[in-house]
Amino acid sequence: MENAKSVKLVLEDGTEIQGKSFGAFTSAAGEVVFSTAMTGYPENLTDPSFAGQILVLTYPMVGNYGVPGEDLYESISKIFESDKIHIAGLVVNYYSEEHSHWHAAKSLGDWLSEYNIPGIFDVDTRLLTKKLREKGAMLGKIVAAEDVELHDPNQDNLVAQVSPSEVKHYGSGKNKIVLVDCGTKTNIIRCFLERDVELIRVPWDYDFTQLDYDGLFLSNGPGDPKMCEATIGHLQTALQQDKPIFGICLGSQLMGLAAGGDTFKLKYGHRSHNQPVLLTGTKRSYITSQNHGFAVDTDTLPAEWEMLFENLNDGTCEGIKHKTKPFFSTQFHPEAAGGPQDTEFMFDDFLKAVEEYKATVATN
Ligand SMILES: NC(=O)CC[C@H](N)C(=O)O
Repeated sequence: MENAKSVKLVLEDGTEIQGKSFGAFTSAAGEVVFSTAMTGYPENLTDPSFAGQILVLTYPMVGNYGVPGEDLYESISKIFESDKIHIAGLVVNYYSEEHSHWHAAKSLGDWLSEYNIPGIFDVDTRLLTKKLREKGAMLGKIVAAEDVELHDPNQDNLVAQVSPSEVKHYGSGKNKIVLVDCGTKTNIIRCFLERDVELIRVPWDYDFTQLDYDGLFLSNGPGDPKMCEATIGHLQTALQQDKPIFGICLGSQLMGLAAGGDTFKLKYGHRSHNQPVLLTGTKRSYITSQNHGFAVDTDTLPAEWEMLFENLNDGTCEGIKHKTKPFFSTQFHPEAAGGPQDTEFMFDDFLKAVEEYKATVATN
């Protein structure tokens, strides 16, 4: 990358950082957030929850294992977390165009170019991260030839942009699960299909309360959860019933809002593969994969709800549960991709609740 063109990263507080271009030579604005994950850029960049965000990776060398080739199973990617790159831009320290991995099909720069996404390298990402930790996540832009306006993606309904427009069916298992797709990661679909499930994947604003199903699942997704009024409305109807409900990340926030609680924006969010969480009422903790900028305000939850997991770094809510009904959620990602898979049992717990619910209905 010796002949890389100059580009700059500009933050809303006036900071300007000179760097070099890789990927598309174009300008882009977004919310600048950082992740301390050491691997997993193919998964991160295709996670729809990153829509509208310029992602800073603190790991010092990025790109050296390239980008894998696509491999589909029942029209779902086995490799990526969706069918395109969702970040607005990428900021790294050392970019390695040279790459080596048995599954690599292209360089990270070529992959970004395919989707017209700019990357900037030669940036002191650790210094930048310290600034973001002190001041909080900021708006910013990568500026190539033409300048662009700063833009706050949290003012947009990003979920409507990434959610599918049609209902899709997968698998033929014994438990019928509705997956409300607010920008789901494909590994959530894979985790269900590995567990004898028939999956009905519906758009974020679809009235799923009309469907015949055994359990309801709410996916992750980008932006401010309060933008998803339609989903929250349908969820409120589902909360009147007794069918099991499980939510991940944005899905957890939507459950909190539908239950009558509130959400708030974290100073700089949790984006990494080593976030410790404590299971309430125990001394058991798990190391989890996370990517979120908002959280449920536990103090606002109604009396019949409680915190299920707590973040051991900052004490914020990492999941909620209903005290008597089979409704629960995680703010972290039990499906991982990337990161530790230690909490994948949450899918088993949900399907166990579904089986129990079905057994109760059968005997009544
Ligand atoms: N991964 C997610 O679902 C993120 C949820 C929400 N957009 C947040 O940033 O908190």
